[in-house]
Amino acid sequence: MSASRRPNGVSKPSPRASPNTSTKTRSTKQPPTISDTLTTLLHPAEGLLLLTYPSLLLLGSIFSLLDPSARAAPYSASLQSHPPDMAPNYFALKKNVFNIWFVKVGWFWFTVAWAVWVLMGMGMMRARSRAPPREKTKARIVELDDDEEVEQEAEEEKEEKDATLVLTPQKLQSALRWVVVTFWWTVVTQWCFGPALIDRGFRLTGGQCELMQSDTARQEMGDVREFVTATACKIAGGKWKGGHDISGHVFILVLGSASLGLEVLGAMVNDRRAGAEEKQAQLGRWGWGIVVGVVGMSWWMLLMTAAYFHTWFEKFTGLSTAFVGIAVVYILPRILPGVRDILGVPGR
Ligand SMILES: CCCCCCCCCCCCCCCC(=O)SCCNC(=O)CCNC(=O)[C@H](O)C(C)(C)COP(=O)(O)O
Ligand SMILES: Nc1ncnc2c1ncn2[C@@H]1O[C@H](COP(=O)(O)O)[C@@H](OP(=O)(O)O)[C@H]1O
Repeated sequence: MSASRRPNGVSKPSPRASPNTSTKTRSTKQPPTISDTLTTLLHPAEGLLLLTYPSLLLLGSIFSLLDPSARAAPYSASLQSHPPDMAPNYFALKKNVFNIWFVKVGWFWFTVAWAVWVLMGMGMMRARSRAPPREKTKARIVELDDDEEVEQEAEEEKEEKDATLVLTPQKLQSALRWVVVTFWWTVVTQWCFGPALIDRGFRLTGGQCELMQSDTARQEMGDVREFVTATACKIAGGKWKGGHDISGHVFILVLGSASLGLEVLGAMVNDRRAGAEEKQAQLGRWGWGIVVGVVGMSWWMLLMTAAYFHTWFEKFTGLSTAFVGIAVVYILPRILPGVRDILGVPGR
């Protein structure tokens, strides 16, 4: 394996060496192993990010089995939660402020974070990776007088601002990936040429809306004891009962935060152009702040959903449905060149 020296003396694989070289070297002698294939598809850091999701779900579910207050509280399958007056803690309440202001309008937050990242984080990374390496810059600054130093800083600042506004193919492809991911979120949770996939799945598996509370509404409905969407059912005071209800919370939290995470992480680990290793410390502060905030909050809420809401199987189907979207947008382009030409791969 060829290697290049970093300024700090640490050996680093050369841009083309890993992971592809190991696969090529092997392929002349023996077929690539599963691990070779996986590392060609995903950088280990990206794999680790995706592994976080089943781990969080597992952790939350195990916590709820071990936590005495969660075990003591009865669980209502029709509410998909513990009844509010017996909830083991604040996060087990549907009305908790993070659920109302973050998850219930989650796509808004993911979109804002994505837009900030594309405009500020990604733009600045591109500008900085074109700038001279830090060591050289430092050496030059020693020779410059104060005025020149200020001038140079102003120039660098201007370059960063310009990069925010420039429309690059990478930014366009990231926006296109957002469109596809948003399309998947829409058809699964909001509308799919009629009821969303979650609602259709629920109905197909024998679920229906039962009007329990309102006599008037029940009379108005007559013999038709069902509405076609969970929202319409709940608004009418009914209970969405019987079928398999994919966890919408698990779905939206995994899809939104994993795609956002892969955008940023991918740009950090896959970009092998000269000077690119400098960029981790150089991302725009806004880009970083909002992405870390939104992903962090998603992880916390996912843990809470895992601990206090839904059954194991509903959480598993929420995770799988989100991973289908992630696979199409982030894995498929690495396998099919035609798809790669359109959607691109973050950082490549
Ligand atoms: C690079 C991309 C650039 C794109 C354009 C940039 C514009 C930035 C400006 C910001 C505008 C934001 C526009 C976002 C559009 C929206 O999505 S707004 C809608 C917000 N609504 C939601 O997020 C609803 C989320 N909720 C659900 O999906 C469901 O409620 C649920 C959580 C899955 C489950 O619901 P239950 O009732 O609990 O079952
Ligand atoms: N982390 C969380 N915090 C609060 N409520 C949650 C939650 N995860 C799921 N829920 C609630 O559990 C129910 C099922 O969620 P979902 O199917 O979206 O995963 C929803 O109730 P409501 O629809 O009555 O608000 C949702 O608000």
